[in-house]
Amino acid sequence: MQVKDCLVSAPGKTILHGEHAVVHGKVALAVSLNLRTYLKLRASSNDKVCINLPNIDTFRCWDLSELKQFVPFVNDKKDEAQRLDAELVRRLRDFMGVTNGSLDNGSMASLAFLYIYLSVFASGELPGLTITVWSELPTGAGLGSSAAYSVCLAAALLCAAGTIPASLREWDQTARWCQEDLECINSWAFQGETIIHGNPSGVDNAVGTWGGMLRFLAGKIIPLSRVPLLRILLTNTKVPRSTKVLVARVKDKINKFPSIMNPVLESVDAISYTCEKVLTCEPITGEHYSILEELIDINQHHLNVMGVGHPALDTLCRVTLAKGLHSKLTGAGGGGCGITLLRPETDSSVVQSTVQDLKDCGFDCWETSIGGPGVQQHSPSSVKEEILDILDRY
Ligand SMILES: Nc1ncnc2c1ncn2[C@@H]1O[C@H](COP(=O)(O)OP(=O)(O)O)[C@@H](O)[C@H]1O
Ligand SMILES: C[C@@](O)(CCOP(=O)(O)O)CC(=O)O
Ligand SMILES: [Mg+2]
Repeated sequence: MQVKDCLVSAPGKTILHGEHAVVHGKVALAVSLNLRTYLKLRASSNDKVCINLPNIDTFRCWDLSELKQFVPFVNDKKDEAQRLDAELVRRLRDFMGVTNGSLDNGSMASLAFLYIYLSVFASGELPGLTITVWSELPTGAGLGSSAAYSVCLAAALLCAAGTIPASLREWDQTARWCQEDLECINSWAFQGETIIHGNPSGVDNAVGTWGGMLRFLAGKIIPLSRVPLLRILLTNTKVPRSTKVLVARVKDKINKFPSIMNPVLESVDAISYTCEKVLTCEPITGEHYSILEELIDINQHHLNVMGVGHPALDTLCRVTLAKGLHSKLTGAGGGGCGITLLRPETDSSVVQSTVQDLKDCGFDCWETSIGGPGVQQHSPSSVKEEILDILDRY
């Protein structure tokens, strides 16, 4: 079986409020970034399945003959992935020699790939193919790189399997899928996230799929279109961390101290609702910005209470507060990235000197633009040359 080549991309995200609480059924507000993950899928005629993941220094190849052993264990092809097939995951782990608690980047990414590949192709013939992924997002830093990766895998493999049509027509530069196809992509991306994270809420893959700003509550996705374009400074403390470990840590804490931790989650929920209410006011005044800043400070304290802070994130908050700016961690915390809210009138000299102070701490820091489109299919000419070069290198 020969598949069609395709090129797709999906955005990273930042969570304004509700990280961790969202895993426990509370609201999160999240928005896509202009930083994207790109994936190129090519047919190969040598009966091999290969993945090239240069961001995480992972390059793996399997013979089709060894992958065929899994076909009898894959459930009937489903258009919508509902629940992770734990038995298939266990067999794949054994095959790859990966232990259950493994945090190895390459193993998790390979496992997510093999699971989706086998699941979408098992009802027909397994095709030889090569997938190369390159991301503008830092990996494991709270900006949803795992979800952008999973969304790209799902879109490209579903497209190659013919489960969803190619969205790109001959004359298009970029194209998106219809709502039903996006739901299909999102459900398979959630499976990828489950393999990488253990217990994801689904907010990250939803933003990677639909883009824009959204409210996420227990799997329900509400796009928020009437919100202002926020100015946000992103800071990567470069302290490595794993979402899987942090999500498990918060769960342990809730189990250990339910009567203490549940009110914290309730409070984060109320913060997200209040933030959404303020963001949908027209016009947004300086007083509204003061509320948004206070909500950021309160939530950052809550996240520290949940045990997902880090001294580097404390430094970020202190350095920005010295300039009158308010910050919180974003994503799973424990290091990684934080966001700082800028007001529309914040002077560029203040931004520049804050960026410099944060760089002097050893952090990466940049003003970002938010609200990028969700998953897309591209013609090669619509992708920056330096990204195409990387994708074509392998
Ligand atoms: N560009 C990429 N290429 C391959 N795998 C990736 C890429 N980006 C993320 N991943 C996968 O996602 C994992 C990081 O996910 P996670 O800990 O959730 O951090 P993040 O906050 O970036 O989502 C990596 O270990 C890897 O398995
Ligand atoms: C902590 C959490 O709320 C967000 C994790 O985001 P990231 O993987 O750190 O980008 C987990 C989740 O919602 O699945
Ligand atoms: Mg992640």
